[in-house]
Amino acid sequence: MTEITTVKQRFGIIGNSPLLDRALEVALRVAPTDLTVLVTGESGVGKEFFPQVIHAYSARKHSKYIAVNCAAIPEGTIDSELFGHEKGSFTGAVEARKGYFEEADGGTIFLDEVAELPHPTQARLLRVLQTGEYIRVGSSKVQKTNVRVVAATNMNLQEAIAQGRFREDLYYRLGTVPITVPSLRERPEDIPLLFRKFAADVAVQYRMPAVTLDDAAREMLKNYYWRGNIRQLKNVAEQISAIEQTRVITSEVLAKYLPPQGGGAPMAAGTMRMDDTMSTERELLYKVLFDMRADINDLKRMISELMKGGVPCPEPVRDVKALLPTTAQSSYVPAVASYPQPPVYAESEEVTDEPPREMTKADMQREQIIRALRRNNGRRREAAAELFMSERTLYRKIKELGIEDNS
Ligand SMILES: Nc1ncnc2c1ncn2[C@@H]1O[C@H](COP(=O)(O)OP(=O)(O)OP(=O)(O)O)[C@@H](O)[C@H]1O
Repeated sequence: MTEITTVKQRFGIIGNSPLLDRALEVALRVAPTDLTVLVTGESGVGKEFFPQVIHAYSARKHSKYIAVNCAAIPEGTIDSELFGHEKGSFTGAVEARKGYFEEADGGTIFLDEVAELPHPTQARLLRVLQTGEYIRVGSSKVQKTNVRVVAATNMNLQEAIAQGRFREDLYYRLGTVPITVPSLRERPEDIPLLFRKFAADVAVQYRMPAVTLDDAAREMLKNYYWRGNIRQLKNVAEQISAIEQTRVITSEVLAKYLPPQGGGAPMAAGTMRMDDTMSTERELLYKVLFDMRADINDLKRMISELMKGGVPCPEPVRDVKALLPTTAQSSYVPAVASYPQPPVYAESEEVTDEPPREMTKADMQREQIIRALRRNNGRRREAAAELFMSERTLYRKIKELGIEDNS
């Protein structure tokens, strides 16, 4: 057995494509050194495996491995989280605290979504990479640490540099060894293997037979443009396994779970992406309108029931399609809900065919974010993943769009 096969088995990494093998090979070669590694690749390609492999195959393997999602930490506290702080250095700093660079002394730090680091933190990071020195927030004492850094990003750092959002010197310092993880589109041969693995995982978890694909469905899966990469494929495999009664999946069934690629059927819930093509925005608008109308109709119904002195009792919709604007009806395929119980909408005569003209993209985004947060009980990480955006971007949008977030 080759070393790469062993690594794949140990970490549960599925795939045989030469590009994936090449990336793993670089990780193994560089692991025993102390070189800084920058892992790049689109969102959902499996970048998180690489720092783990590098740590496990390095001399640091018995010391700490700390993974930090830079996008998830608010800008105001990130310096303190990474480099620690002294007592009283800011409101709420009731005690001195070690940062991750101090905690991980002798080990490895994985800085995920490194492009999201604010400028002052980028400067501190550059210093610790160059000299091993850092200063706790509120202190003037220079401290030393011996940490190996592996960073990852799904952003185009060249673009971020050109826009002045990322320091060029830090980019070169971080990317001493670059590793590019291929997108799923670059390794279609791995798609059926991954699907089988995710379907098998669900089957074991819920003690049911695993779903399989017929030939046409397998081809459809391989030819699909996996914008969300393996994360999206996993999501689809899990939805199908959980929702479909039949265990052999045909291309007709599969099609319901694949968001349209340039018009056509509405997107399956939970697999949407913001800022996409016009047609996707239109579908998004329909979906938001559809949800909003259902909410309004529910409210109207409850109010009228209350006024009549009765108990509100929403009736199931007999013809969901009829609630959609006429332009969307021809392409309507019953959407697959990512939540276990699809919502039941009240039927109402108040529903009109015309979408309101004044709804802006910001309104749509606000609605989508609110709904994603609600669906995920306020958990930003899950909501952000569902919306295909980083937690930091979600955080920013929550502020920008004036969304009240009680999470
Ligand atoms: N080769 C693979 N074999 C099995 N599972 C995989 C593979 N690659 C990725 N996954 C799974 O896909 C999901 C997404 O992977 P991961 O979180 O590493 O993506 P990422 O590249 O770090 O994305 P992001 O940039 O959005 O953080 C995880 O659940 C991971 O376990």
